[in-house]
Amino acid sequence: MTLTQMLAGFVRRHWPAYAGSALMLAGIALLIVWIPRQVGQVVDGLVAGRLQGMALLRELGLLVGAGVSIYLLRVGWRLALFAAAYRLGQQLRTRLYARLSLQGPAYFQAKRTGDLMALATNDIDAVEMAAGEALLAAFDGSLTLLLVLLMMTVGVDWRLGLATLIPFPFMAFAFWRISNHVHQAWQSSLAQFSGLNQHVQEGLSGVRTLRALGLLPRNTRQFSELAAGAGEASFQAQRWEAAFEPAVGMTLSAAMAIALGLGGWLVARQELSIGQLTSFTMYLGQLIWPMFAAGWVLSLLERGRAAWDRLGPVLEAPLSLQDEGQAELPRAATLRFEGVSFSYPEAEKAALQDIALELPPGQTLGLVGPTGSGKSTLLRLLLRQFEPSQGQITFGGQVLPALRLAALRRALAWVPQEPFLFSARIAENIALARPEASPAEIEEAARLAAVHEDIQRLPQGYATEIGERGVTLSGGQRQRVAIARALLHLGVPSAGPAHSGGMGMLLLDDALSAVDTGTETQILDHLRTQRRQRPEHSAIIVSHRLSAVMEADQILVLRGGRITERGSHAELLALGGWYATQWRYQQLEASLDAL
Ligand SMILES: Nc1ncnc2c1ncn2[C@@H]1O[C@H](COP(=O)(O)OP(=O)(O)OP(=O)(O)O)[C@@H](O)[C@H]1O
Repeated sequence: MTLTQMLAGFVRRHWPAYAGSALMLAGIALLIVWIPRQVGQVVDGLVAGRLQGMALLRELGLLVGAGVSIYLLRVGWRLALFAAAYRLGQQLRTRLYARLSLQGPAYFQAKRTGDLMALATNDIDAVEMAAGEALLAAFDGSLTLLLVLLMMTVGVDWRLGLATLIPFPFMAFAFWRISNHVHQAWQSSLAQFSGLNQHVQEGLSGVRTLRALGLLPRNTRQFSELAAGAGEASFQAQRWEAAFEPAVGMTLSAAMAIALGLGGWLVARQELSIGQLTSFTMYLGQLIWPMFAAGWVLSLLERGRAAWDRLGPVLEAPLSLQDEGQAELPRAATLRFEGVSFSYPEAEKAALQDIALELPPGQTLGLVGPTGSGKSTLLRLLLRQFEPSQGQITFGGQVLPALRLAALRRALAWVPQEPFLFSARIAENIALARPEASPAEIEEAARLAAVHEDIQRLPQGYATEIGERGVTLSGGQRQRVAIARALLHLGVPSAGPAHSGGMGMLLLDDALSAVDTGTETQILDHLRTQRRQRPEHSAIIVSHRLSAVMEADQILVLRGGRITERGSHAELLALGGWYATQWRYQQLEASLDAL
């Protein structure tokens, strides 16, 4: 969809606001063209000695009345129009946000956050201006131009009118050339602003790392260079916009010269009165606004078009994740991976190959393997963040895309390697998926995640605000708060009616890496006890530390994206492969640590 199509659709939907503004503008234009005619008549009346006393006052009163009406109408159209344009901005921002929320990680992998933020702010502002000021200025300018030209040619003298139009085609050509440059300059300016945004976003999120590595001065220098580049690009655009003004000035000067020369000659031949020439030159002066409006409209539209060229593809991008499934999850369902392979977009090597596994309800699956072997990827496929390239994943016999996405998400409680905490109170962070949870339920979930005592030691306990991304908590505390959140999401503990049944699966992606072995054992014991009470629940535990999976019903060893060993802890030890060797290393390490 082009900017014009989008704006046409918007104007159609909000026609009362646009029609109201257009009517008010038409009123203004009529009054504006009436004023020179009135002034001309007053001048002629004064020259002829016809206008005196009350009659003169009445004529002047009419002029003042027209001025006041113009002022009121201008306020009116601005209010009506800007309200509509802001509505467009709001709608576009909501559409953009909603669209982005529906996209999966595969989409964001190819996008930069700073870019997307710039779209939501700067680019939408530009489109908003095109829908507001630009549209109405275009209407107003054209209407005024038409009426003024009509008054000049029909109302005053057609020969004078036509002669003064001679310089205008040259101006139109100059406008066309300038607006092409304006478009390119705005395109570059918007792109540079995106780069600047990206730098701010990354720099501020990673400020602690940059400071620790002593890179802040370099980073600030880079920012300054980017800011200078963005400033230069905007300046370039303004420079081209400024070229509209001399083009208007030169055209009007040439038209004025023609008007005075030819007009003077006509007056001398007594074919035109002085009052008519006065009106004519006033009309010519009134052409300044439509000319400037044309330049202004062109630059606003070019800026809007440059922004829409960036925004449109994001709004219309196909969803990287289809949400068309209708099936509900059965109360207790077995999870199966059947010959599943997957490669990340543009990756040369497959991240997972020919994965087959079965996890019945009530059971725990341990996933171990060297770093980069595909453990997190397996969970991402289960969460439908990516779709398998081959094979299928089923729950209770239904392939994942056939299941209602919301139902699938409701059943899966995922604790990622680096959990995200929001800048809110701890209690709110735990109850994220169940805001209606009671304080007692929140506390119980925190107890199960072995973080209750840590929270109680904080200044305001559960009401403590944690900084952005949970910066005021330690890594281990953040992990345990995220586990408590996942447990509450699954309706553990004592859940309300909405959570009292149905399948649930806890997915821990190395989520205990930052807690000590004692706390890990405590949490895993709690989880096992809980699962015994909820036989329809299952769990997948990804861990580098093998002690976290030793009690699992089955353990898979992933290496280079393939399952190389599978069995219980005892079976894998007996197998004498990667698992057995790692186990020995880790046991030795633990005994050395204990010394
Ligand atoms: N978003 C991505 N795009 C491209 N390749 C990726 C992406 N995420 C992971 N990979 C690659 O896929 C492979 C498997 O990664 P994955 O994160 O699943 O490993 P892992 O076993 O969980 O590792 P770790 O134990 O270090 O967390 C790795 O080679 C990794 O480089």
